[in-house]
This record gives sequence, C-alpha cells and structure tokens, in this order.
Amino acid sequence: MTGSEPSSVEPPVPALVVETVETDDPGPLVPLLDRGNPLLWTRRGYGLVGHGEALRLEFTGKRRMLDAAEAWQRVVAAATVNDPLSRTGTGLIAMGSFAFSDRSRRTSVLIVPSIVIGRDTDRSWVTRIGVGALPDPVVPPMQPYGGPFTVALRPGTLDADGYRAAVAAAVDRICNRDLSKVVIARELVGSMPPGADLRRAIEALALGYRDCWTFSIDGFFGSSPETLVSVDDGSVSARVLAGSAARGSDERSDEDAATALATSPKDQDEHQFAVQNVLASLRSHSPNVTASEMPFTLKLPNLWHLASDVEGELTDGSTSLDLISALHPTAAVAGTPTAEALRLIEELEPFDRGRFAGPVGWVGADGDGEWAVALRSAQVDPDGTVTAYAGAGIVAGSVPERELVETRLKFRPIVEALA
Ligand SMILES: C=C(O[C@@H]1C=C(C(=O)O)C=C[C@H]1O)C(=O)O
Repeated sequence: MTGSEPSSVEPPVPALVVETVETDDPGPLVPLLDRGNPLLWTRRGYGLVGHGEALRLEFTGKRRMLDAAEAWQRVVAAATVNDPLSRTGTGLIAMGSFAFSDRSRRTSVLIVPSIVIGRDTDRSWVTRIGVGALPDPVVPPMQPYGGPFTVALRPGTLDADGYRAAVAAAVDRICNRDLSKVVIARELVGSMPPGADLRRAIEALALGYRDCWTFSIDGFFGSSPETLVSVDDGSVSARVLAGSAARGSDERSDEDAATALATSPKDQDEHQFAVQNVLASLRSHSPNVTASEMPFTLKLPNLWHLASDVEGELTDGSTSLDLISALHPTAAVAGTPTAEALRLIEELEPFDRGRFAGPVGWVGADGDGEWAVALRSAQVDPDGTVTAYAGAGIVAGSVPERELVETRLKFRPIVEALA
C-alpha cells in the first residue's frame, strides 16, 4: 500500500512505534497472563503472551480475512519498528481470531498488544508497542491465581437426540449425492462464576495438551491440534486432521484403535477430502506443495487422529493472512464440496459457530505467522456465558451414535479444563 493513495473507504491507521529487547527466560508463560484479558498463543511451553491493546481491528462478513490482510499491510507500512532480534514472533505482531461463517454475528479481531512477552527454544524477548510513542518499559507484575472454580456444561441448541438426528439427515443428503462430506457440530453452554480466573482453565489446557496450540484471545480459548497454516521465511506448512478414534483403555486396545483408524476406508476417505482440499487451496501460492503419501496417526490425550503434514515453498509472497483467507473453511471443518457443505451446516446447526473452527493465531510485520483451526475451544462472553463447541466429519458410512460419542471426546479438553 505504500506509495499509493489510500482510498476513501480505508480508515486511517495509527503510526505504531515498536521496540523488541532480549530478556532473561521468563519461565512458564501462562502465569504471566493478564487475569482480566488473557492473550496467549503457545505450544510446548513456547509462544507469545500479550498485555493491553495498542490497536484493535475488527472485521465481519465475507471479506473479513481479506480486509484484515489489507489493514495489516497498512498498519505495518505506518509502523516504526526497532527489532534487533528479528526472529519469529519478535517485532510488530498481531494476534487474531476469525469467525467461522461469513454470516456470523461474532466479530473477527486482530489485536496488537501493548506488550508482548515471547519465548522460543533459545531466546526470550519483550516487545513494547505504542501509538506514536512507546509505552513505559514495565513488564506487568504476575497476578496471583484466583481460587478454583467449576463450570457445568449442558447441551445448547442440539441435545444428544438433536445431534443424532442432524447426523442422520446429513448422511441422507450424502447418500442422495448432494455432497460427499459435511462437518456437523454442536455446542455446550454454561456460566462462569463471577470473578473466576480463566487462566486456571488455560493452564490446564496448556499443560494437558502440550503438543496442541493453546490460545486465548478476546474471551475465546482452547487447545487445537490442527495447524491451518504456518508461514516462515518463504516456506508454508499445515497439519491436516480428519478421521478420529477414541484412545484405548490399555496399551493393547490403544494400539488396536490406532490400527483400526489407519486402515478404516471411511476415515481414509474423510481424510483424503481434507488433504486434497488444502493442497488445492495452496497450489496457486505454492506450486510445489505436497502432503506425505500416507497419513499418520496422531496421539492426543483424548483421541487418535489421522494426520497429514503439508509443506511447500511460497512463490507469490503471500502473507499468512492471505493464506488463511485462501484456506478457510477447509474440508476438515466444513466438508466437500465447500459451498454445499456450508449450506447444509446452516440448515442443520441451529446456532452460530462464532469463532469455533475459524482461524486463530498471530501474524508478524513480514506476514509470517502461525494459525490453527480453532477446535477444542470455548467462548466466554462478558456476561460469563461459556459456549464450547465440537463437531465431527460426516460421510456416507457415518453412524449417528458414533459421531455423538466422537463429539463427547472432542469436548473433553474444555469440559475437564473447566471442571
Ligand atoms: C470438528 C472438529 O474436528 C475436526 C474433525 C475431525 C474428524 O471428523 O475426524 C478431526 C479433526 C478436526 O479436523 C472438532 O474438534 O470439533
């Protein structure tokens, strides 16, 4: 955008001043979170904690990700950045979360924190970001955890019968050849006790699901195993998940469960829809993009998943925001073909998915970033209402009762974190 006249519809962006300095290892990230507004992106103990909001951009509608990509370019062009470390996650960054549906009432956000505390395998840093001038160089003091609390979650608009009926209706439509796959979700709702410290639940997720992306942004939190897209210095990668099975109760049955998943034609089909969909969306940006020939079984504390890693080199300079826009919604969370699947989701799911199954992650000044598919997640509203979401991919051979059980397993991280 630099050098061109801004069009009249583009709101002006503030001139951000950004400075990163290296620091001693701050230790575990979750206790550093702001109790009132926990802003986090972490995996395996590394990642980013944000405090305050130097800038908040909100988006809605069909163009929400494209608008975000454009707005971010203008923010970057207007910023003055002093980043001697120049590593992944240093300098100017925004953390973001986008609604699943073009028609969602939930806003999508990019938040530039006033202070970012970052930690990777061998360095740690603090970035200060201000409008026109840097904020004071104070790293906020640790706030002691509030007491334990419990949130009982109950079915929302779809109870068990309602969900089984929705799955049966989806299978009918697939047998009528309207579409090949659709992901049908349901919600659980509850209330946060007044004054509850959400960091307790976030910590349970970050410790219990270390190999997942644990995130918290604008009241939306969770622990997702699925990387929508990661862009790093010209390379693009993703981890596609589709196909799930319960963990076994002992070593033998656990191994059997993984083998059954890896050899199930139904799950392999469901998985291939998802992989081909991601490859097709990335190919125009990365002609050499490939997926491993065979999916592997990914072990999570609550589930086995069929997983494929996708990798390529970018040839068109796309940013991670451009790519989330190109990829979302994938067949892993919508279905195949996309348009038919989205129509059926609107018909069969009597609720707004909000940011569930949308992109969540962060973007840097150079456009690099890491974005997950926001699964195993819940939204806490300002009035304390908690809504958790989980879905399952439905194909011709799907059995409603089994899909219901699968959603129960997918709710487990959030249910247990709030228990
Ligand atoms: C929809 C969810 O998960 C997605 C659906 C999967 C499946 O149907 O097997 C597996 C992983 C995710 O891509 C969810 O966790 O709610």
